[in-house]
Amino acid sequence: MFLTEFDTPVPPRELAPEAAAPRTSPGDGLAVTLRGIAKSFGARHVLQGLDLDIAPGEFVALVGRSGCGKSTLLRLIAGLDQPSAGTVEAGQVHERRLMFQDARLLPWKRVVDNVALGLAGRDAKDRAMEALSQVGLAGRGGDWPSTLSGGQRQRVALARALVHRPRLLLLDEPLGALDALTRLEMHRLIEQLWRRHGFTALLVTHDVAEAVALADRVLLIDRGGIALDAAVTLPRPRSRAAPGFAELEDRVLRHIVGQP
Ligand SMILES: Nc1ncnc2c1ncn2[C@@H]1O[C@H](COP(=O)(O)OP(=O)(O)OP(=O)(O)O)[C@@H](O)[C@H]1O
Repeated sequence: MFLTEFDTPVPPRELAPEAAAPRTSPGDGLAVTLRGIAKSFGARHVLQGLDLDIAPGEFVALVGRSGCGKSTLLRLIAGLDQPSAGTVEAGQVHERRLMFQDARLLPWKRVVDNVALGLAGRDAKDRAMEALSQVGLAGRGGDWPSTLSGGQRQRVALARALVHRPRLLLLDEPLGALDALTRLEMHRLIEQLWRRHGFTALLVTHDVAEAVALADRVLLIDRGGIALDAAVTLPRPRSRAAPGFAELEDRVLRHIVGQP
């Protein structure tokens, strides 16, 4: 039933060998440096004195209670908002791309034209088609967004980001509305694309298992700062059944509920 969502399924057995292979190049990721970040909305102090270094090509996940400031931090790094105090270094606007829970496709444009949006040059459509094939949607470029499933829309959103060859990909709960199996498929796809392209990735998620599955580091935001910075060294691609996975997930969850 779930597989009918994909015209061109990307089964784990196809993705696994590539995902498991070491990176062939260091990629082109962007370093992110935050110093003394504070962000207030009126009297509400959401972030206070937050420092963070992300290395080029690193995959970092942000977790924490609802309202702790994850999306606020992502927006500051994206340049969509300015901090009340402190400095953000995260490259140039054109080097960053954002992906949200809602794919935000333009319904009056065909899939390929959504992906090619903002691209210049005669090869724009070819590049968009290539990006679509990288997300397992070769052959769907001529379709209307309304004919796609939720998972397929997020694949298009991923292609739309990738086509600009970002050095920093900012993911704000991009899989939050998807069913469990589609989420797992998307984990494999995001990991595969991250390995292939080498961009730096910052993922906001409510799902600690998702954070442990994908990230090199899981950061817990609490009381305005980083309350936990947990390195994830489990081999990729990661299975939830792998030794150490459940322990790390449990450790992060215990910190979230304040019982480390
Ligand atoms: N533009 C804004 N104006 C006023 N308050 C805001 C604004 N944006 C965020 N906030 C407040 O800042 C706090 C942090 O919001 P943020 O969206 O960053 O949290 P979050 O950790 O991403 O939450 P969730 O997990 O529920 O998405 C919340 O209390 C929110 O109400």
